[in-house]
Amino acid sequence: MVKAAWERQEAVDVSVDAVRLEELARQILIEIGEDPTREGLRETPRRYAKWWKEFVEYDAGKVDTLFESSTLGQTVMVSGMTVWSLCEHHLLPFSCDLTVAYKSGGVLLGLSKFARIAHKHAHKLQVQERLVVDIADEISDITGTNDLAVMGRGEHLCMTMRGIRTPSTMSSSIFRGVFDQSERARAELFAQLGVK
Ligand SMILES: Nc1nc2c(ncn2[C@@H]2O[C@H](COP(=O)(O)OP(=O)(O)OP(=O)(O)O)[C@@H](O)[C@H]2O)c(=O)[nH]1
Ligand SMILES: [Zn+2]
Repeated sequence: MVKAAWERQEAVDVSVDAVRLEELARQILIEIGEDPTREGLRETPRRYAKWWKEFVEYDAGKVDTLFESSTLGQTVMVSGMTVWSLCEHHLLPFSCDLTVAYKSGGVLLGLSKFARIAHKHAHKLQVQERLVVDIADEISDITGTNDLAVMGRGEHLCMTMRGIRTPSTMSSSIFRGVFDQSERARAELFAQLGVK
């Protein structure tokens, strides 16, 4: 069976052919009844190719800076991070407001790395549920802890501006280790977030 690009992502160095994308953009414009040579559209294929290049070839930078820590067992939570991704069904954007929490097992992950990891996994064709899992898996791999939670609240433009045309918020979350097993640990997270 042929694997989807996101399943192969670690193995292949994804890059786009900008010339080919420009040509595709020109064809789309013609197909929707536009004239790609008219003033306002002349640069649009170039911009379109540039935007896909930006999206697909996004470099999240170094994501794995760890610090030794004596604060064993402390819950660290980073919230209010908003990333944008593309839904794999319609190629339309969705935003996702993310909260990540983990219990430090003797090492601390640099604060900015949570956002870098989130953007890294948002820069592929996604569904929100998988975005949340991808982020959890990477943080778990880097920090070596299974005590973590990732919560996402997203708005999907494919639902807001087309189809059913109903603005809504989709929540998806994953609780692992102590946050799965202990109601108290989960309550601590919700208290930090101001959720009753
Ligand atoms: N669970 C989940 N569903 C998503 C996500 N993004 C888009 N979808 C849904 O994917 C589904 C695709 O359904 P289809 O019936 O194949 O496509 P469609 O005919 O365009 O469906 P409508 O959106 O209902 O018009 C839709 O219900 C979308 O709302 C996501 O991140 N998670
Ligand atoms: Zn969609």
